[in-house]
Amino acid sequence: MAEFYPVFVDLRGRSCLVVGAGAIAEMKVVPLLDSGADVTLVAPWATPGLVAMAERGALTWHRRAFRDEDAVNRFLIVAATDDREVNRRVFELAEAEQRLVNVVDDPPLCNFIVPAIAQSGPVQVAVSTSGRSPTLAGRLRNAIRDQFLGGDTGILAEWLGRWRLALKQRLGSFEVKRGFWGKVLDSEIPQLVRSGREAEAERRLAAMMESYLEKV
Ligand SMILES: C[C@@]1(CC(=O)O)c2cc3[nH]c(cc4nc(cc5[nH]c(cc(n2)[C@H]1CCC(=O)O)[C@@](C)(CC(=O)O)[C@@H]5CCC(=O)O)C(CC(=O)O)=C4CCC(=O)O)c(CCC(=O)O)c3CC(=O)O
Ligand SMILES: NC(=O)C1=CN([C@@H]2O[C@H](COP(=O)(O)OP(=O)(O)OC[C@H]3O[C@@H](n4cnc5c(N)ncnc54)[C@H](O)[C@@H]3O)[C@@H](O)[C@H]2O)C=CC1
Repeated sequence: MAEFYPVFVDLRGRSCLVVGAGAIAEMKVVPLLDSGADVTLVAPWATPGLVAMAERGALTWHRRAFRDEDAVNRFLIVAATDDREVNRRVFELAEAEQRLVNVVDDPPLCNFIVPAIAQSGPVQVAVSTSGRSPTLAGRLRNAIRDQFLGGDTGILAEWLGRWRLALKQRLGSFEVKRGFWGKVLDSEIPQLVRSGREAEAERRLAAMMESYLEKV
């Protein structure tokens, strides 16, 4: 059974707390910053990488031990200290406020877990084993990345996204849209976009839309 509900969360500008600043914390901080989160770090010492992030203003570092009030009003909290009691305290405070919380080495103290990610532009594939084997999650991620997520997949998604918006009104109902975009993806158009022949892809798309709309 998969115990977790998979979602993609918009963290831009959201206040996120990371307690502890060792190697494991750094691994969790990087994707938070990449997602535009407003990260506060609390720890007596930090890795050189995290110190550098604090120095260039990418995050706020409070150089001290965790205090209860640090957990107030956070959207998401990660506890990554080497002190189980501190981690447990962070979890209890977060749960009491029904916040998203992840204690890195303690699955029962997580109401969310972090997947292994493969990315190409706006396309992200997230792999979880529901905590059974992070190494397997990483391997599957590598296989998906190598087989399906070259840079041109991101380019294709951006191109489809632009045309999907542009043609939204003309295509009308949900059923028509679904049929049309399925047909586009089954055609030679994706390969044209992937190989940089966008003008040709646009001509085919326009022609396909005209003939499709005549039939429905
Ligand atoms: C439940 C979860 C909670 C969470 O952390 O969110 C969790 C928990 C734990 N991880 C542990 C260990 C390791 N974690 C990794 C790696 C990753 N761990 C990640 C996620 C998760 N790890 C969540 C579940 C994900 C899922 O559903 O599959 C990844 C995907 C994302 C990330 O962490 O950012 C990233 C790999 C992706 C990549 O390659 O990018 C490696 C391997 C390595 O580092 O190469 C090892 C050593 C090998 C081993 O032990 O298996 C331990 C034991 C600690 C100890 O014994 O000390 C626990 C605690 C426990 O299981 O009890
Ligand atoms: N190193 C590894 O490969 C893995 C480690 N873990 C676990 O993750 C945890 C963190 O690991 P590392 O990053 O390697 O640890 P670390 O020892 O490098 O870093 C610990 C961090 O916690 C901070 N800290 C300690 N007490 C604190 C307090 N009261 N308030 C705020 N911050 C405090 C320290 O200042 C430091 O920044 C450990 O419990 C470890 O068992 C989990 C998976 C893999």
